[in-house]
Amino acid sequence: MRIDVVTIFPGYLAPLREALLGRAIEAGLVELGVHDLRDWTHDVHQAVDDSPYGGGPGMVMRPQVWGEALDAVLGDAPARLVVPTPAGRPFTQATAQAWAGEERLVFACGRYEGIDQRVVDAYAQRMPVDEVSIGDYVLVGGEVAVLVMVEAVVRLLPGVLGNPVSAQEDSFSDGLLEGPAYTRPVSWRGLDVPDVLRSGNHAAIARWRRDRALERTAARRPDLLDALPDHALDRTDRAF
Ligand SMILES: Nc1ccccc1-c1cnco1
Repeated sequence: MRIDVVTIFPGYLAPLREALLGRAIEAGLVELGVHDLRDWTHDVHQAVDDSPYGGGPGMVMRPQVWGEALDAVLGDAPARLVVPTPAGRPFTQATAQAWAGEERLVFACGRYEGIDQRVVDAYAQRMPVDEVSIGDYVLVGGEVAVLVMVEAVVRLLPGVLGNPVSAQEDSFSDGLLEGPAYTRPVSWRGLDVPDVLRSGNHAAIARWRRDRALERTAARRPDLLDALPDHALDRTDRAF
């Protein structure tokens, strides 16, 4: 997979070259390009934004600059264009799974009050464009959202995770939150590991873990429980 990111703060994307993602890049599983939007400005101030038509607070990022940058970065290769925005559709694990199958992702990081809408409209005429939000809070720019989404996607690529099974078994893969996890020592500050986890009874352990996941999901994310298809819950599950 090739990933390109266009931003006015290239340094913000440096963490993508660390740790797991850095190793995936070194292993050739992912190619990463980070591009400074200002490279496509032509004025002495390198202006990337302007006042909004219709008035209102803040500034809007200029379509001409974005058009030149995206044309240059995209070239002729097909790609999915992703624009992080608080007004976007929710980015979920399902989104990450879908994007993990893409040959190429190009992320356009907007700041200020966003990017002139015509940029999305123009590129949507020739490629898939997703305007996505990583959550209902206000960030200053899309860069942090790109860090989140790139990590969620790249960890799903074959060969990236040491233990590929975990990508299938991680949180949300069965629609529930992960339950509590424990490791040594068996007792710590007067708190003990639940006996069942040390019992060696794998059926009882699986039941206990499912019960804790259901309990936690019901308490913290009842919306996830409501969204589960009927066949996903067995009779024992329905106690939650
Ligand atoms: N708040 C923002 C400002 C600029 C670009 C993206 C966002 C965003 C993305 N997901 C939530 O917020």
